[in-house]
Amino acid sequence: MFRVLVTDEVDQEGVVLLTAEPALQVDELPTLPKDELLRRIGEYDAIVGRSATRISAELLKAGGKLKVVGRAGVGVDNIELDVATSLGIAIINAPAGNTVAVAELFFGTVIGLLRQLHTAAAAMGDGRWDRAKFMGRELKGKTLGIVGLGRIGSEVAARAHAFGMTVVAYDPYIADERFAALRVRRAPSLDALLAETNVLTLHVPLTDETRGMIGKRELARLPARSVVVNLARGGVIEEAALQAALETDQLRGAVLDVFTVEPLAPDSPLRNIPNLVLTPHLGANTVEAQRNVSRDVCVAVRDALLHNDLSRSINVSGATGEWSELQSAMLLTRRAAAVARAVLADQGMRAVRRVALRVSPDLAHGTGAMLAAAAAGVLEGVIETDRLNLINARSLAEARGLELSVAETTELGSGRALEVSLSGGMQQLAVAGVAPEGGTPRLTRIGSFHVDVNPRQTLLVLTNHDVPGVIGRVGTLLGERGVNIAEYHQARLAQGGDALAAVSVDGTVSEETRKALLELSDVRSASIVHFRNE
Ligand SMILES: NC(=O)c1ccc[n+]([C@@H]2O[C@H](COP(=O)([O-])OP(=O)(O)OC[C@H]3O[C@@H](n4cnc5c(N)ncnc54)[C@H](O)[C@@H]3O)[C@@H](O)[C@H]2O)c1
Ligand SMILES: O=C(O)CC[C@@H](O)C(=O)O
Repeated sequence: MFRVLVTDEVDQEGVVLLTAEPALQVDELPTLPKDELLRRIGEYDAIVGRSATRISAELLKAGGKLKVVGRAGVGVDNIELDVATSLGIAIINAPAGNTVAVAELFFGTVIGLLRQLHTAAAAMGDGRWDRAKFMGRELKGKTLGIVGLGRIGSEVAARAHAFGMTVVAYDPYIADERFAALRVRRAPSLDALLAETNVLTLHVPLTDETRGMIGKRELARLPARSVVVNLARGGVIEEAALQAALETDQLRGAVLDVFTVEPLAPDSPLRNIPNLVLTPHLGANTVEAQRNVSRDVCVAVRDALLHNDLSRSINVSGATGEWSELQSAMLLTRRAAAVARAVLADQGMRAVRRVALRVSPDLAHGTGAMLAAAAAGVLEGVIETDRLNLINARSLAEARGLELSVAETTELGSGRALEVSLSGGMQQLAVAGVAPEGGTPRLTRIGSFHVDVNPRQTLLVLTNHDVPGVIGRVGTLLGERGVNIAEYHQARLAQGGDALAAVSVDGTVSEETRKALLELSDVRSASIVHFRNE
């Protein structure tokens, strides 16, 4: 049974998908004060919320059972991502569901500002009939400057054409083809964009690069009497600089839906600027958007908890396509790495320095997730495993100085083949296998020895002299100790030379049995690999 805390008034459309699951116990609570949430978070396996709840490092650390944080929305700037990743907590957002809501709010607020709708409506409420005072401006013929041509920026651009605007955008991370498809002219720099913009709109995430990207200097580059709109995140625009530009009439007006500190203080000076339209972070506040994001995030949180499906987790990198299709490859990668680590450890090499993964072209789409699986295989049994998973394995490995690399190769053949090679000092061992989609993964090579065995439950890897009777002696010893053999694959390089046995057995094998195996004549080494259940 997993316990899920749903907070911040996440729409019911998604919440019912969680409550319908017998294996999930869902508590719906309003946005909790920080200290109360901190006290209660330890009870939960997952938390689902919107932007009102800050997922701080302190909260993540206090969430001893926490596996998933779901964000019903796009922005994850309220979540300490690095800390979540290092703790192995999946972060899942709902990136697309509120795009249209924000794009529509842009036009609603800008037209409202240009036509002074909010003051005209207030004047009507006061019993007045002022027409001359409310002379407006049109969008037609104006140049819209978009910073950030992602989902929302693109929807704004598409609608701006219908208003007869010229659309220019600055986004160094978007390809020319996308600009062309959207009929948007690319500005070579932010400064170039600002110089020709009448209506500036920001649709970037809050990052180290975008924090404060529009300040006094940038506002001064806009043509006189331009309009500035921020529906993205507080902090992208310097509020004091914006206030000054509005108060000196350098700008015609501005719209802010987001603020450096939310909620905006009741006595904030921003509240008293007549040509500034303020909304209380309403970008995503439509019935449609809230349904969309709630459904998207709740489905993904459910699948992460119940089916270990991390494909929607933004802190597991490098897997495109169906997660289920990669399951067998990730499992085999992790187990191949664990086999290589155990065998090398028994040969005296405990400190792995390099992990090199090679995959056949038909697995190239999953290399990021598979590399994480390889790192997890190397680390399990070496570090505390409760928290080790595909989310934190790479960062934990890198923090221990392991070099991780991945390459696509045709040398392994096709048929979803992979090889994990571990090295350190002068020693190196490669373990290879094949992972049919939906089928049983098989190890096909350990070092130079060709084997064919399913790495399930426990694998014994024995090396011996290729002489008659060894298989019988090993089988008898294991039988006497109640160890049931599922598969026994004996491989040798040349008759009478070195041989290796890969023996898949049920249950676990004790250290004492390993020592007894080592005492059998002609057995040179014996490694036991207990695979974790995943
Ligand atoms: N007001 C609201 O309620 C509300 C609702 C939804 C989203 N948002 C905000 O809007 C932002 C954008 O949402 P989206 O869905 O379009 O995200 P997105 O990821 O699809 O688009 C963001 C774009 O910004 C670009 N970008 C990043 N850094 C940049 C930089 N330094 N200069 C120029 N461009 C840069 C990226 O390349 C990307 O194309 C979100 O990050 C969120 O903070 C606000
Ligand atoms: O309504 C909210 O939770 C804010 C949503 C919005 O800012 C987002 O990033 O998706």
